[in-house]
Amino acid sequence: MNISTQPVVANPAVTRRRLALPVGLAAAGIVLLFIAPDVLPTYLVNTLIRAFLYAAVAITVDILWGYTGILTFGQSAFFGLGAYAAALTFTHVGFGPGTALMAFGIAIAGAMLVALVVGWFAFHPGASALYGSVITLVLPIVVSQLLYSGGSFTGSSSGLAGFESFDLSLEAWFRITAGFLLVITAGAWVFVRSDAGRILEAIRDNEQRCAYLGINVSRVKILLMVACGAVASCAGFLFACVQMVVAPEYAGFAFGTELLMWVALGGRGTLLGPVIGTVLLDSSTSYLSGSLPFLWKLLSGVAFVIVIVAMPQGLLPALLNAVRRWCRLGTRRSAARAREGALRVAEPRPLAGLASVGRFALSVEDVHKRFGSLQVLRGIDFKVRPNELLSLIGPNGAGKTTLMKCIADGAERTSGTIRLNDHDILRSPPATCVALGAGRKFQNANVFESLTVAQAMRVSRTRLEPPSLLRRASVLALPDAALEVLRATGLDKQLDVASRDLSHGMKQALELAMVLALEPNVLLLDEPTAGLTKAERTQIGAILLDLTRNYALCVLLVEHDLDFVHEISSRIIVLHQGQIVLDGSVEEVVNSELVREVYAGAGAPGEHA
Ligand SMILES: Nc1ncnc2c1ncn2[C@@H]1O[C@H](COP(=O)(O)OP(=O)(O)OP(=O)(O)O)[C@@H](O)[C@H]1O
Repeated sequence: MNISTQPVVANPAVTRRRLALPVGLAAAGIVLLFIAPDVLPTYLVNTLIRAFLYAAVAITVDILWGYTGILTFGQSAFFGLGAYAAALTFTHVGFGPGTALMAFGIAIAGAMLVALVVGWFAFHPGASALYGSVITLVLPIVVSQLLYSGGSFTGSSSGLAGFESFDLSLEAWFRITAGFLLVITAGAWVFVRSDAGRILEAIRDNEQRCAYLGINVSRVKILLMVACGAVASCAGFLFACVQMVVAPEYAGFAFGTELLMWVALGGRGTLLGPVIGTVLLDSSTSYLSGSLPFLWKLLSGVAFVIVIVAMPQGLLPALLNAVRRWCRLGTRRSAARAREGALRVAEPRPLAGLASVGRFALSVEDVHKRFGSLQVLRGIDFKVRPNELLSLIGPNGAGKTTLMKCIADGAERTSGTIRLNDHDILRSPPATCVALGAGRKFQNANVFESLTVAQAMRVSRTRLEPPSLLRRASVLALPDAALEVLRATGLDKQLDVASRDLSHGMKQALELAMVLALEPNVLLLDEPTAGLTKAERTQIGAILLDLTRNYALCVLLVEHDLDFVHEISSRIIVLHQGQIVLDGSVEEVVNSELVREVYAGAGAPGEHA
């Protein structure tokens, strides 16, 4: 990648390589659809029909778990809902084109509604990751128990069988289910490689960073849950139509766990791994469970443990890595990736959506913060203008980081008012504070470890440039300030490097560039030079001065390095025991006896104020 103001034309070699997989899949699909059902034995065709439908559900598990990090046991419940929507309608209302359409509508709408409710409970703002997993674990248990207790209506433990369905041959069902799996796989493949799909990986890597980049993580997860629920339900509907038998086990917890095992064995976060894993394991189970009923369970359990211990990423990634090493494709691939696109300067869109920009970029009025009985901030009052670099200093535990949190997240403070550009942040979450102009850089470099520099920068632009669900843009538009940080630190030459491979200083710079990509006008920096070398510190200082002077930024800087603070600040606030003890110019603070006493731990501030 290079920096340019002109869009680049896609490299044909790269385009060819990108198309290789979908073209290969399409060819395999054609073989499956038109040849396989005529040449394979009937039993295998029957087994594969079921495996294809299970594989489609496994893809939804992979998207939720492998790509987004949501450990879900609940996809079986949606499969069961779809299957029972068909079985109940055909049993109690009768079969016909109209009722089939109605059953399909019920399957999809019902699953989406359940997913919406479950998704909200699991992922509402404030819900922990564990809470989400527990809810998805409870869902199949509740659904299967409801089916068990449904009496003759649901068929209880025997389920429903013998209802009328579409009069199609086995070959036709094979082609329909294989086509369904291909469409779902291709759709998922396009989505996870798109710019929107990249957000899933960002959420898996670092949910907190996503929220502070203005991404509504809860909404993304709920929407994903709804879409994945609909696909799983569709697979269940087809399953009931083909098999003409349903049972509560198909909606149960055991099936939900089995789906996780297939995804883990195939290789989560790969799409194809779970498909291959599910098809192979489910078909072999059909063959071997009859002849080796107990031994087969034991063998598959042992295989699962071995793969998880020896190849935690699953079989497909392990296999691909071995092939890549053998063919020495790795280096060529990264060279090809390096030519994928370009950076350009974005049209500035400062504070889009805000009615007016006030005289003060930030105003903090009588802010208090308590943790239980511990009073951490007491009546904090100050205002900052654009073009001001205000440093917040004070001994350890003075409340500096807590104050930064209160400015970037409306839910943090106990009382008081905070305004960003004349807008009261009220109790707004971080994503809303970002929209009001705040950009927060954390104390420790808070980046997306598995994303490359370019990918991380693209994710940072999500709020201002909604990403495509289908495509990956070859040109990345960034505001001047972010580009300057990338250039000054040399990150523009490392756009294809994964963040985890960057040095600590580079990670700090990357996080700063990501925050600047939000086009904030209130920049909150918590110890940006922590752990940096002297040279890196000087470089960051120069960048901050430049940002304050040339981009009308209001910078609020928490720092322990007093020399650094003296060099770059336009004003300094000294915090001690949760109170402002001095708010003045650099000279005033440098010459203050009170500040010396505070740092020496001599006397409480109230004694001198
Ligand atoms: N989540 C929390 N629960 C309880 N107490 C907390 C919590 N977070 C911070 N505190 C307490 O609040 C006080 C202020 O902490 P804070 O991190 O804001 O200080 P600081 O000035 O940033 O310190 P440092 O310079 O060491 O980072 C400390 O006494 C800390 O122990």
